Amino acid sequence: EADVSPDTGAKAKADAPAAGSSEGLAYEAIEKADVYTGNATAEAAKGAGAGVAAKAAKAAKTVNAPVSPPVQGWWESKTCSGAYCVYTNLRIAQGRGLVMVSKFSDYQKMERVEDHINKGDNRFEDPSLFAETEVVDKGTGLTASKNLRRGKNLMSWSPVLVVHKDLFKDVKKKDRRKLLEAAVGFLPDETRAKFDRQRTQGLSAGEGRKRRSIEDILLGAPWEINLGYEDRAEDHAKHYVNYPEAAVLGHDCRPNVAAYIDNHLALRATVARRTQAGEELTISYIDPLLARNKRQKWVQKHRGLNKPCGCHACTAKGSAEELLASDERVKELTETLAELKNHDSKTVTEDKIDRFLALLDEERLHAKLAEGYEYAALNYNYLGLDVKAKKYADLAVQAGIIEGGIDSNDVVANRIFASDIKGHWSHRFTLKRRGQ
Ligand SMILES: C[S@@+](CC[C@H](N)C(=O)[O-])C[C@H]1O[C@@H](n2cnc3c(N)ncnc32)[C@H](O)[C@@H]1O
Repeated sequence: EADVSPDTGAKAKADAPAAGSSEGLAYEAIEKADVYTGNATAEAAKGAGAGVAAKAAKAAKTVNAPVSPPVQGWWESKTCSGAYCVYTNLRIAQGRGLVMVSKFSDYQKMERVEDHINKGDNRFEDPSLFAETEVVDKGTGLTASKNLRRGKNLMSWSPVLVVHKDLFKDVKKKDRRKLLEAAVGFLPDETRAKFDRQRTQGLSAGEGRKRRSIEDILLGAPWEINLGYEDRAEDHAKHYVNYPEAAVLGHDCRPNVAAYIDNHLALRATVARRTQAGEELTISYIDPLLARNKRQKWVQKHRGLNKPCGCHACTAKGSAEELLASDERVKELTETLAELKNHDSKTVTEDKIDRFLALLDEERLHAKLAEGYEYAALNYNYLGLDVKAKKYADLAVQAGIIEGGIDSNDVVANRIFASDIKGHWSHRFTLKRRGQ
C-alpha cells in the first residue's frame, strides 16, 4: 500500500529502496553496532513454532541490508528478535516520526493508519496555561499557570513509539532492550531528544544515575492501543504507546485532567474540573473506580511508583474516617453502576440513581463521569423520568467529549439519545415491562 507524503506529495513506499536511490530518499548513516539482530528466544520459538525461528534465521542472514531508515516512507528494518522487528517512519506526522517494535502483521495495520496519524495535531494548545515544576515526592510535573475551566483542551500529540505488549513475554530482557534502544535510536533528532528526556526527567541526583530504561518508560505510563479487531478474541494486537510530551503528567486517583487516545492515535488531554493556578495537573494512570488498596498496589506494581500511591484519595492526610468513607463510596458506586448497566434490574429506583450521582460528585470523579451519567440518564428514562434523563444525557455528551473526544461512539450515541429522549428505546422501558 502506498501513501502520499503530506510534505512532498511523493509516493512513499513501505519497502525501503536501495540507498542512494534517485527517488529523493536519503539515508542517515548510523553506527552499525547500534543495530541488533537477535535470535528467537526459547519462549517465542515455543509460542510461534518454526516460523519464528525461520524468520529469526532470515533476519540474522540479512543483517547486511541497509541499516538506516529512509527519511520518508515506512521501513522494515532487519533489526529483529524472533517475530518482533523494528519498523520506522521518519516523515509521519509532519516529520515527528514514529518507530515501532512489533510483528509484521501489526506493522502492516499501522501502515494503513498513516493518514489518520498525519491528520492529528501535534501541539500544546496554549503553552502559557501550564509550566513544568518539581512536585514533592513525584518528580517533574505540570502545574497550571492560570485558572483553568472544565473542557479546556491542553494538548494533542501523535505517538512516537509503539511496542507490542507480547514482546515483554516472548523476548528476553536483554534482547528486547536492544530492540527498543535500536528503535528509539532511529527517531528524528528532535523527537529522540524529547523521548530521551523521559530517561532522567524528575529523578533525584541519586536516582539520576540509574536512568529509566525504555521499558520502564513504557510501563510507567498508561497508554495502550489495540491494533486488532475488538471482536476477535484471538487477535492479540495490544501495544504500548509513548507520547513524550504527555509523560510529564503525574498520577492522581482523582485527577483534574482527562486524557484519551483519539481516532488519529493522538493523545489528547483536557481539563476535567475547574483548576486553580498553582495546582498540579494530573491524570489517572489506572481505573479510578478500583478499591483503594488495589489502586495503591497497582500503581506501584505496574506504573513505576516506588511506593504505594500517595494521592489525596489514597491517603486523606491520614484521616482514617475519610478513607473509610471514600472506600464505602467507591464500593457503592461500583455496585450501583453494575445495577444500572443491567436493564433487567428490579432494584433501581429514582432515589438510587439520585444517590449514585451525588456519590460520583462527592468522590470527585470528574475525569470519569461520562459512563455514570449515561447509565443514570438511561435508568431515569426506563422509569419515565424524562426531564432528568434529558439533563444527564446532555451531561453524558459533555463529559464524553472531555473523556473520549467529540467523534467517539459514545458521544455520537448519547447525542442521538439526548435529542429525542421520548423516542429512545429506553423511554418507560421498565414501566412498560411492569405493565404500567
Ligand atoms: C509518566 S512519569 C510522570 C512524570 C514524572 N513525574 C517525571 O518526573 O518524569 C511516571 C512516573 O512519575 C512518578 N509519579 C507519577 N505520579 C506519581 C504519584 N502520584 N506519586 C509518586 N510518584 C509519581 C513515578 O515515578 C512514575 O513512574
